[in-house]
Amino acid sequence: MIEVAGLSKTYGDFAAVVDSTFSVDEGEVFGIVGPNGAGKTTTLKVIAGLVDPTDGDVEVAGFPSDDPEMRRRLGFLPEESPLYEEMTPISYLKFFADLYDVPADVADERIEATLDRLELDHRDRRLGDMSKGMKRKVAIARSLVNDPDVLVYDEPASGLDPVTTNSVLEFTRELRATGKTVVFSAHNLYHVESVCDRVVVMNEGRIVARGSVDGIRERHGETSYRVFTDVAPADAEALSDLGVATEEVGDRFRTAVPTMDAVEAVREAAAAAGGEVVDIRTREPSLEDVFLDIVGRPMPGRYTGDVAAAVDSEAASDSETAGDAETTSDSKTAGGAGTTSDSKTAGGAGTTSDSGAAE
Ligand SMILES: Nc1ncnc2c1ncn2[C@@H]1O[C@H](COP(=O)(O)OP(=O)(O)OP(=O)(O)O)[C@@H](O)[C@H]1O
Repeated sequence: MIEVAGLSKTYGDFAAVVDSTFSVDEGEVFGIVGPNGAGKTTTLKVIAGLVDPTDGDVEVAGFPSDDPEMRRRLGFLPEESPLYEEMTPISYLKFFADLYDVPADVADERIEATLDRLELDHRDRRLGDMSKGMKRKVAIARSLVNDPDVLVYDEPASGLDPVTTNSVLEFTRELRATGKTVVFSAHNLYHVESVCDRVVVMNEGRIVARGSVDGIRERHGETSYRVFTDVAPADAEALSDLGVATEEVGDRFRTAVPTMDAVEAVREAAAAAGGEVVDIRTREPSLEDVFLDIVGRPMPGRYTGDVAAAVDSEAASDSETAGDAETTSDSKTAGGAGTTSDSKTAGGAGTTSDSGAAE
């Protein structure tokens, strides 16, 4: 549905986007993720026909991005949505529907349905008096007045409160369910992870990773293990040579290790101290870890106080660190021990289905 081939955009001497190639399938939600200045907005604006590329080709639904027909089929949500402050949502949306020659009765029905779905209250309020979240919803509704096949959203949920963020992300999922194609940018990885079928990671104008979120995680991230023992492992020096460190967590000791060989070393060290391994948990890399690996710095704007934080704190109730991507449901067996329903254990350690919880 969207073909981007060899796209480059320079401003003077500065290369904002360099030789970018990707395609977005019909009915897909596609994410462009990257730090500030990576070239996400520039890429989206070229797709939407708002910025001319310096080099390369972009096609949307078979039309080049400067073709007026392409614009009829596309809805664009800019990062900042300037709205006409004196208008109400309804008058504003009708105004845009009119620009697209949408018949009035069709426009009325479409606008009401979209605002109902987005749960926008106070529809007779001036836009200038609306909250940021309400304005964002109106801007999203504006992107849909012409019933486009393709939606290009720049940071659709950035800076919104958790409830509104959730509602926008859920809405994006619904757009996919109705057959729309959505490409959106985000610097918050939770937004990407929770919604996108595939992503490209951009850094300094270039695509540095691509694929499904899980695929990127597999290719670029490394699984690590957390070994829980009932005593502090002996020979701390040897363990620290392996690059691992032990922490006391409640009445147990947790040693984070990168390999199964190191797991064995911890097991031996625990035995030498007269104890044993009671649990081993697999820690899958989060997209955040992977991003750090690829780009060499953490995601900017991984702000707390939004859905990400809520999810993290939920995870924290089942693991010791908020923000961890530690998994129990599909964690791998270590040491061939019997497994339990929710987490798998090693070395015959008799752990239960919620093993490792609340350390
Ligand atoms: N009109 C312009 N003139 C000059 N430089 C520009 C222009 N537009 C963008 N740039 C530069 O191009 C680079 C990429 O900008 P872009 O807005 O595409 O990044 P982004 O990934 O969307 O960043 P952010 O997450 O901060 O919005 C930045 O260094 C930006 O300063």
